[in-house]
Amino acid sequence: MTKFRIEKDTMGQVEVPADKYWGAQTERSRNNFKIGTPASMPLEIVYGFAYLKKAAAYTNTELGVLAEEKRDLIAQVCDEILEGKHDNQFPLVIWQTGSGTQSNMNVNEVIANRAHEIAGKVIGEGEKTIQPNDDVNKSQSSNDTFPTGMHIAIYKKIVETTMPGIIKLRNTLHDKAVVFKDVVKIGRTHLMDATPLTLGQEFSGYVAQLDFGLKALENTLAHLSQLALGGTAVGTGLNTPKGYDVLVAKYIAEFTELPFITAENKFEALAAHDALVETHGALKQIAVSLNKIANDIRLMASGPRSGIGEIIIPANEPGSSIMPGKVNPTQAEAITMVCAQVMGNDVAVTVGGTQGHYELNVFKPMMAANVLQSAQLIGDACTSFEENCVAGIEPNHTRIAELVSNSLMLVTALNTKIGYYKAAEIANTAHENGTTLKHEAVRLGYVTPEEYDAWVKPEEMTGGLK
Ligand SMILES: O=C(O)C[C@H](O)C(=O)O
Repeated sequence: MTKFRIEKDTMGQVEVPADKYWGAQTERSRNNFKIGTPASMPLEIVYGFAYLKKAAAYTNTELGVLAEEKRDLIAQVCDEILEGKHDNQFPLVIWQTGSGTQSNMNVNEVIANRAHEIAGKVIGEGEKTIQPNDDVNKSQSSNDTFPTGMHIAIYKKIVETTMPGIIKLRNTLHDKAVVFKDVVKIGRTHLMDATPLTLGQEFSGYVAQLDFGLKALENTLAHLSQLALGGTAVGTGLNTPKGYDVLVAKYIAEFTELPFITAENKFEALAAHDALVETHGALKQIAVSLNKIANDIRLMASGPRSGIGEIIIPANEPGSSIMPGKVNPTQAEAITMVCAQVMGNDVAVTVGGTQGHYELNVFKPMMAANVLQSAQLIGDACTSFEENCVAGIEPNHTRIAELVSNSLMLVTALNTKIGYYKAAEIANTAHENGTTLKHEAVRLGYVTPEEYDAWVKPEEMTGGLK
């Protein structure tokens, strides 16, 4: 039998499970928003709150509006939250108020009750040692804390998970581009045979795509580093002591060891979440790149007998429950599914970004959760794709050579010697007769065998860019 205690808020009394630190407002949210339960508010956002609540307590004390003992209690609980000791105290869902007020109050209530316990008191008995609204939420509103928490969470996720994953994949693709620099293969445009290039050149294109993507993502960090805290309810900073916004951002930067600063314009920071739209735009760009790269790789690896088969990818697991010996490009399938999810999330983030009415954007939890999901998925998928697929890619030299020598588009090398029309006639005739280019070129009397061998050299058709 669950035991309950009574918690109060401005609307009255609420029964709360006795073994939980949360209070009346969290419990009301639990009861009023049974949407996609269990808890879906990302813990990263809760941790972002823990950093900012600790920073707010330090700033409030330094500016003379919070007693030192209260600061120390608040900071101690924030540290415990950051150590993961209270992960089960945050039961709320994304699908709640669009300001995230109930998650802000969830953090305030947990900090207050746990602080009461640390102070040697019994939760639910006597006056609270720390008040959730007056002490933990001092100089704050949900309207500036939630955007601050989400910026901290997303910034950390991008630098700790997303970028390292992309860089790891980028570096391995680069290593492969170097190793494959002399492997001449047939190019394809419109999915049809084209002139040759090297496998290294092809892979260097993938590297460049990811370099541009990384640059785009890095460029979004400046906007993400700007924090709304200090704006309070509508951006004016009502109920904050002078200098609070700059100092609280300084403390957040110190505690997170990341370059956070106070937002230049708090009205923008509360009412618009263009920073998230911008960041997700870069994540979408990377998803588009990854989708192209993974598709190329799985098509090049198709076969083994009836496909293109130009590269061999690691056989990590049996691919089929019914077809013995079948191996599938599962890593490419996983990463392209991630790309689809990220592209879908981009629509949600874009719609969310439009929902700023006057002084407040009210799609905060949904936007934050989607950006966090995309950032996590891209980082993890890049790491998985690198370790389980790209690192093990080997060229199938025999098949590559066979496809190059069979290609009719080698005839392009003759354009400058005999003209486009005669070259086209050679290609068309070879195709119709099922013969080789050389055979038809000589038979039609346009070149001698020696000229053909001297002029049609696939390795000299790759443009010298290695
Ligand atoms: O929760 C708050 O601090 C403010 C709330 O989001 C509101 O603007 O109504």
